[in-house]
Formats: sequence, structure tokens, C-alpha cells
Amino acid sequence: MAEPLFHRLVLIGIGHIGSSIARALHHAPGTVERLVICDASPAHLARAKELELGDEYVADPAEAVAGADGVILCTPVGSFAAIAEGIAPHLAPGCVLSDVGSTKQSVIRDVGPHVPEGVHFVPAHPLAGTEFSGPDAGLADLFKGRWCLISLPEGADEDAVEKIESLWAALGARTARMTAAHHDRVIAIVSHLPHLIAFTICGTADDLADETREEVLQFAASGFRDFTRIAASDPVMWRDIFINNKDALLEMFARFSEDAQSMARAVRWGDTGYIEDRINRSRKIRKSLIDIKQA
Ligand SMILES: NC(=O)C1=CN([C@@H]2O[C@H](COP(=O)(O)OP(=O)(O)OC[C@H]3O[C@@H](n4cnc5c(N)ncnc54)[C@H](O)[C@@H]3O)[C@@H](O)[C@H]2O)C=CC1
Ligand SMILES: O=C(O)C(=O)Cc1ccc(O)cc1
Repeated sequence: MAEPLFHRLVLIGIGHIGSSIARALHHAPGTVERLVICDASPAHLARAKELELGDEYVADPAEAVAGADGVILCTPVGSFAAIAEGIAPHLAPGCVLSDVGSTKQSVIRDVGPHVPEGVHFVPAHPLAGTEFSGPDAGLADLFKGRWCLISLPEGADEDAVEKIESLWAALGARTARMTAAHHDRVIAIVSHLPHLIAFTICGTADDLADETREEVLQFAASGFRDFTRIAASDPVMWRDIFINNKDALLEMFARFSEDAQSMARAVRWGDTGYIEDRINRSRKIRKSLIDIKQA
């Protein structure tokens, strides 16, 4: 039997993404010898145990990481600095420390300074998920055919990077390497801005006069309904993402606002050519996503 990629892999945070990794690992036997689950919420830890997601359940992160050769942070990005500081003295030399956070410059900024000599830091971000959270929301096939982006800090250890790439391949994902700055700009437009717009449009609808609001709910079987799915996402997770990708998100928002103003102007002046052209471009993007099976 081939050597496992990790002898003792610790998932800190057993919510939607952590529990999806655990479930996917059950379908990739031999990848990890011993899966250790750690979570600050006693209820989530107990639920993970009930679901038999791992081999060990440990509340204290320092205790969980002792003797581990792999640790993945699967908590909201705003919690990373404190977790990294707490576990740093307990990480064994040679351990690979990774994460699944949706922002990458902030993760390198917050975790990087705590990484001890001899521990290899490999930040990663799987581009897969849903609006659900918690250990019950995990899906074994969540990462199948999806991308996982790897954003390397300076001086990253090539063997450690390849280990994380192999782990994601075992979970069914394709990997690509990208600088953290580029990652944050790309993800700001494809993920963070759409969520900002969804949260905003739901708020705007909710602010309408009472009788209109009722009609919004009653007749939502149109475009609005699609926005409400991503708008149902976890507030702490998204608060942390917005704050930790502030610059790229605000840049993309400024561009979006300008374009939305142009569209509104075209509507005001009856510029049908502009309106049709914008919609045709959008349809092409949708078709391309379907063609490359990322819709
Ligand atoms: N939800 C999604 O679709 C995706 C999320 N991500 C990233 O994955 C990470 C986790 O997101 P989800 O799994 O969706 O969140 P979640 O809310 O489902 O799970 C987070 C888990 O972390 C635990 N936790 C929170 N603070 C903690 C701490 N200080 N110490 C230990 N445990 C703690 C919570 O109790 C919870 O079980 C985030 O950084 C997010 O940006 C990445 C890709 C997709
Ligand atoms: O539910 C959806 O459509 C998502 O967009 C899930 C998601 C959320 C955060 C990420 O960093 C990546 C994917």
C-alpha cells in the first residue's frame, strides 16, 4: 500500500468546508492515516463525532496539532491570526500548514508571521461551496471538478506545495497556482462582489414599504429568487471576507457602479443598442461557463 499523504491531518473548523473535506477523504481511502477534528463549538464537535467524520475529536487546537504533519484552517478568515498564534508553538517541524480561506493576501499577512521555522505554509482556496454552513452541510463531492487556487508566500517549500496539490487532487479538485494579490482581485469580481450585490438587493427589497415587501416574497419566482440563494450565506464568514479583501472588493465595486450607471443611463435615454449589447455579452459568459462545466 502506498504511503498516505498525511499521517495525522488536523482540520480546524468542521463546518461546511471542513466537513466536506472530511467526507471527501472517506471516498479517498489511504490519503490520510488519521483525521483529527477540532472546532471551537462543542455542538459542532459533538455533531462531527455523531456523523463519524474523523478519527479523533479535540476541542483544544494546541492539543489537536501536536504531532500532526498536516493542519488545515477551515474557520472564517477573521479567526486565522489568533488560531495561528495559538497553535504555532505546538506545530512539529516538517508540518504543512494550509487553509481554505476565501481571501489570500490577508491570510498570508495574518498567519505568515506566526509560522515557525521548519513548518511549511501553503495557503489554498477551493472554489466550491454553497450558502449552507455547519457540519451537516458538508458534501462528499463538493470539490469534484472544481478549482482549488494555491497562493504561495515567498520561499514556499516545493514538496509541501505538491503535497497540498495532491491532497486536493485526491478530493477531486484541479489546482492552479496564483499570486495572492491576483487571487484576491479575480475572486473579488467572481465571488465577493456578487455576494455584496446579493446582500444589498435583498436589503433594498426588505426596506420597501410593507405591502410591496409582501409582494416581493409572493412573486419572487423570478430573478430575485436567484439572488436570495447566495444572500442566505453565513454573516460571520462574509463579514470577514469583505473586511479582509477590502481593497480589491472596493475597486471592483467602483467599476461595477460605473457600469451600472451606464446601464441606467441607457435605460433612461432608450439606448436599446447598449442594453442589447450588454445582455448579449452576459449570455456569452453564461454559455462559456456551461461549456466548461463550471455553471
Ligand atoms: N462556504 C463556502 O462556500 C466556502 C467557504 N470558504 C472558506 O472556508 C472557511 C470556512 O467556511 P465554512 O466552512 O463555510 O464555514 P462554517 O461556518 O460552515 O464553519 C466554520 C467552522 O469553524 C468553527 N470555528 C469558528 N471559529 C473558530 C475558532 N476560532 N476556532 C475553531 N473553530 C472555529 C465554527 O464553529 C464552524 O464549525 C472560511 O474561511 C471561508 O471563507 C472557502 C470556499 C467556499
Ligand atoms: O454558494 C455559492 O455560490 C458560492 O459562491 C460558494 C463560495 C463561497 C465562498 C468561496 O470562497 C467560494 C465559494
